[in-house]
Amino acid sequence: MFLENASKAGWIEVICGSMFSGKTEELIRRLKRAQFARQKVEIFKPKIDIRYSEEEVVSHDANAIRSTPVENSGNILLLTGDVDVVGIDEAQFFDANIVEVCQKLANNGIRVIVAGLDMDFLGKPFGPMPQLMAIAEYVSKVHAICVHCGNLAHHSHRLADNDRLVVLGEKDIYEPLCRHCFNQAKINESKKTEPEKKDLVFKN
Ligand SMILES: Nc1ncnc2c1ncn2[C@@H]1O[C@H](COP(=O)(O)OP(=O)(O)O)[C@@H](O)[C@H]1O
Ligand SMILES: Cc1cn([C@H]2C[C@H](O)[C@@H](COP(=O)(O)O)O2)c(=O)[nH]c1=O
Ligand SMILES: [Zn+2]
Repeated sequence: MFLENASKAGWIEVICGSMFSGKTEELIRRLKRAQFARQKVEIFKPKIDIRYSEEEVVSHDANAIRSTPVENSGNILLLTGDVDVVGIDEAQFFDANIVEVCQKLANNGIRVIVAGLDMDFLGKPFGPMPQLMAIAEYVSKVHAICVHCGNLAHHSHRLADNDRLVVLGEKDIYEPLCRHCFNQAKINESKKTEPEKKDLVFKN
């Protein structure tokens, strides 16, 4: 589907989905293929995401590729002078300007591959992801497996009782759920008493 040697270069690909859906694995797969094709590849991630490694993009299965953590999206333009392919992970955490940055890169002949959460823990569109999906030539939605019923999951359900948008974490705080199990979990949570909710925070 994605030609490493397309004659007219410069486009945007988005890989989206819930946590544990394989976004990072798919990003790494595409970037490594570009490297096999001897293309110059640069990978960026927001500085706040240092869960597994400061200098690498790492999947939940420990696949890794070297990356540059950046403070804001503007820094990406400064660091992509002579590249063929730009990879961006955890795009949901970037500022709104990431959309313009991706447009500029693609217009300048660069293949841009962006991975990120399309929905937050409430099931709401996350940060700049909707805009990125709208302007991209190619959008791939990948799915995790619902840990409650085994169906395809597209929600990242937060187990801790915390209302902040950004709470970094793994399986200790999040579980991938399908639509029906997510809705049921929300109903169960709404029935919990305050002491029960506090107990949830303590456990996580
Ligand atoms: N419930 C699950 N469904 C699917 N994959 C899971 C699940 N729990 C753990 N995994 C692991 O997560 C890997 C995907 O990790 P990763 O690419 O980092 O996902 P993402 O970037 O979307 O969070 C899978 O290959 C699998 O080994
Ligand atoms: C749903 C949701 C997630 N996060 C955090 C949790 C993780 O640190 C990352 C997502 O990582 P992944 O590579 O997609 O597994 O985002 C958050 O801060 N807020 C949320 O609503
Ligand atoms: Zn389910």
